[in-house]
Amino acid sequence: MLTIGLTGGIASGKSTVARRLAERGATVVDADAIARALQEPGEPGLEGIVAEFGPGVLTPEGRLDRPALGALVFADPAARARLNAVIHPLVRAEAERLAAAAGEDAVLVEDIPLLVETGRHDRFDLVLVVQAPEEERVRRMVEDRGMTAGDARARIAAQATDAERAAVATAVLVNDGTPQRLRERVDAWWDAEVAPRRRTPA
Ligand SMILES: CC(C)(COP(=O)(O)OP(=O)(O)OC[C@H]1O[C@@H](n2cnc3c(N)ncnc32)[C@H](O)[C@@H]1O)[C@@H](O)C(=O)NCCC(=O)NCCS
Ligand SMILES: Nc1ncnc2c1ncn2[C@@H]1O[C@H](COP(=O)(O)OP(=O)(O)OP(=O)(O)O)[C@@H](O)[C@H]1O
Repeated sequence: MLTIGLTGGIASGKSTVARRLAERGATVVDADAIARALQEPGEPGLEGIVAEFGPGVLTPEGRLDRPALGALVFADPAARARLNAVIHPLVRAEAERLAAAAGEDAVLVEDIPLLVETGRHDRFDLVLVVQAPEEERVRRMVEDRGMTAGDARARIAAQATDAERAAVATAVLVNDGTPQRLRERVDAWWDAEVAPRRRTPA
């Protein structure tokens, strides 16, 4: 198995890269998607969050009130650390389960927004970092996700910097053009770094 840790700041283009890697044949494990699944009613992530933060972070229907919890944790590093302590061990266990199921011949990509922050980059054969201009990322969060510019910047401030991520990267993909251009950069990287390491069929 070849293991690839994929990361980048919020709204940098990680999911776009992950989709292209899947099209090229990778098995993708998405930490954000795992976290969301664990936050469904009855799941251990949501139970842990309610135990830590109280029922005020639930909607009247008993679901996680994501904007409410987001407002809390992106304004307060201590609250964020408490959330991370609840969620990250659960996400890691599920990611390990999915990785183990991928099979020996797999090219396994784990899309982990906080790969560098959690110090997990050492566990991968390759670390692929996506970078996009900060103003472009803020614009996407404001225009596509309805955040205020202040909320968008608070999220960026809650994460490692591009320089910190680049310091542990085996490759950096710069997403400063069209999505098609980004896919071409993914393909060039795959052809140079991944394809030669794959076992060719007998
Ligand atoms: C606080 C929550 C409820 C806000 O939900 P919301 O729907 O607004 O955001 P969403 O989950 O789609 O996350 C969007 C992006 O925010 C960033 N982000 C999320 N959680 C964190 C965090 N704890 N620290 C820094 N950045 C984070 C990531 O770049 C992520 O891709 C949610 O982000 C959450 O539960 N976070 C804890 C889980 C986590 O750490 N996920 C990231 C990696 S596993
Ligand atoms: N080069 C680009 N040009 C225009 N739009 C883009 C480009 N790259 C990505 N996008 C758009 O920007 C948004 C963020 O991209 P994507 O979801 O791939 O980022 P992400 O890093 O996975 O984000 P998050 O950290 O929030 O999960 C998406 O709506 C995507 O379609």
